[in-house]
Amino acid sequence: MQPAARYGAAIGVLDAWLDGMPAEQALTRWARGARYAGSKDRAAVRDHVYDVLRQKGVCEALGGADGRGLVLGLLRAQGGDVDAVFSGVGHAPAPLTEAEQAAAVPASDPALNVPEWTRPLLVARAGDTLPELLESFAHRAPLWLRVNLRRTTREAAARALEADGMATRAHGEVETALEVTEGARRLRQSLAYTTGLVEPQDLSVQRAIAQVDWPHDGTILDFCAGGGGKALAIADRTGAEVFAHDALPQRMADLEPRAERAGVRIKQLAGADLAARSPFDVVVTDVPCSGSGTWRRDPEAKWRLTPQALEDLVKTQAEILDKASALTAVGGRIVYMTCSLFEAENEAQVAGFLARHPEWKVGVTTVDTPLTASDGFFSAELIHDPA
Ligand SMILES: C[S@@+](CC[C@H](N)C(=O)[O-])C[C@H]1O[C@@H](n2cnc3c(N)ncnc32)[C@H](O)[C@@H]1O
Repeated sequence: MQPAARYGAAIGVLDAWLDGMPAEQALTRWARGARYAGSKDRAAVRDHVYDVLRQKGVCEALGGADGRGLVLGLLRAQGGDVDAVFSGVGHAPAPLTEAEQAAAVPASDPALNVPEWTRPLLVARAGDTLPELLESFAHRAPLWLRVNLRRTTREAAARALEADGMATRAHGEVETALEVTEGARRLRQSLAYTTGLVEPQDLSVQRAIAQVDWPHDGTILDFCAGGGGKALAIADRTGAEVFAHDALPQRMADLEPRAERAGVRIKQLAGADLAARSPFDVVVTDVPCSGSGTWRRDPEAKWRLTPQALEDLVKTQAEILDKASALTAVGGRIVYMTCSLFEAENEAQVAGFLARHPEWKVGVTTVDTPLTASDGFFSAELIHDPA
């Protein structure tokens, strides 16, 4: 496909998204109908769509509110060649109308990268760095890998990735972390990944997990295990028995093969079995949240989030924390985690828990934003201290 035709395809996908279809579904539907599109074309169309979603407000202001306007806005935001794309040649979008050409183009405002109602919530997190944080949402997050130290060393993992055409950079402090600087799209096919030497995991999560003193024996429950990313990282660092639970057990469907690949054991527990296996020495609650820390990787989520949805999430988080406390051993710990930048889901949630449960105190807390890691992430250790 010609580069301009790829933008044309992105316009169609964005129109479907604006009609309510999830972006991945709209991309898949387009790809099924575009047998002529090769893997590079599909990747480029996907990049254009996600580039728009990362800065939809900016694209709207610079171009317009429909798919065509958004792509026009994207080109203007990126300083692209508008006339070369909107040429009308072949499958390229039609040339700009007189009205489109005559419309005033305002200066790009990074505040438009996030929904208006979330800005005050981000001010509370970012303070003076708010402009940089807002700007960061327009850009792709780098890919970080966690080296599975049970399987290999970080140096050997980097060499294996290099053999598969990927370049990496080791993080200075987090001993498991490798940033992919070249060839990220090759990861899923690489031997290093398929043989369990590395797992994609954000730097912020790796840092938070590295800062907790995991027990050498006893039991750890990952209460909101989902795909098991946190459980796998924790299992790599502990001799304790690791259990995984999720209110939606189907979310843990990949956990067994992932654990096998990583060479760790994680036992899945249904809701009915939790009480019998409790108490646990540590209960990890990686709760459902706004995901505002991961908006660079999942930009669709920020446009879907509503104040009501956030309020509901905060209630669910408090309920999960209360349930977790009932499953924790006397003197045990909860590790509360979110990938949110909002105080209501983080510090305020912890303060609410401590107010409801005076026999608990807070331990190690880590806070990252996309400016200090690649995602925003919050983690707080809550210690049962009945004395
Ligand atoms: C942020 S995701 C977890 C991601 C996962 N820990 C990982 O690292 O891939 C939150 C998970 O909590 C689960 N969940 C929601 N409500 C829950 C509840 N009341 N009890 C347990 N799990 C719950 C969701 O099904 C979802 O899989």
